[in-house]
Amino acid sequence: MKYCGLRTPEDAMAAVDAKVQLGGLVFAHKSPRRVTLREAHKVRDILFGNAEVVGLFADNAFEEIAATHNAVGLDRVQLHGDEDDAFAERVEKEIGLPVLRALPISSREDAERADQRYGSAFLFDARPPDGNPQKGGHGRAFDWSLLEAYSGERKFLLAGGLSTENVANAVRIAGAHPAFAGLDVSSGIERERGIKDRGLMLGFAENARAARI
Ligand SMILES: O=C(O)c1ccccc1N[C@@H]1O[C@H](COP(=O)(O)O)[C@@H](O)[C@H]1O
Repeated sequence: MKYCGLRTPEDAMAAVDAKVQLGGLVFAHKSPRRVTLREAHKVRDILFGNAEVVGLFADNAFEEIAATHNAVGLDRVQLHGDEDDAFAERVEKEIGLPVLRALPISSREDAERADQRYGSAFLFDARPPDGNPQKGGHGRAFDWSLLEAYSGERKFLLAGGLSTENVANAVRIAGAHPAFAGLDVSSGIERERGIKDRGLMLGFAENARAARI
């Protein structure tokens, strides 16, 4: 399970208490959840030894990703923009971190074609609203039955619009897929946009585990 958009030490502590395996730091430019390097360090120090640190980037320059890794010490890079396969491969080969490739899913074709894309694992998310420059984190879900059209062996996380209310159903549907590796949530564990809520963070994990993730 991945909790994304952690911005404060309190967020990080709640993520550790919720026993998530991955904590996300947002470095995408057009995001209310974007952290400074100083904030990222504080979150990283609390996650260290408890959860892996995922740096989320969306169409950031290669040099910025490399510099952020040098400064913070990431475990994985999530590419959530319109990066092409060559860019994703360059991140893995030259920076040396596994790439979690975020792909928007709104049709069977999207799910069928996913396996052609470069990445060590995928993160399947809803398509952002038309014309919105922010590539994710909108709290929008997609039709999870489309996952059935993904026939690849590389693992995927399910993201987009997950919440304490729908997480059990998400686990029931996505969990039936052999490549399902877990959930990724941001908006659904916030009391307002960009502000995490400890109660929701603990409740989401509890509901997900009750549904056997
Ligand atoms: O969270 C953001 O601000 C963000 C910005 C740019 C790209 C992706 C972003 N978030 C990711 O979007 C999905 C779905 O989030 P939500 O649960 O629907 O809010 C998730 O992978 C976030 O990490």
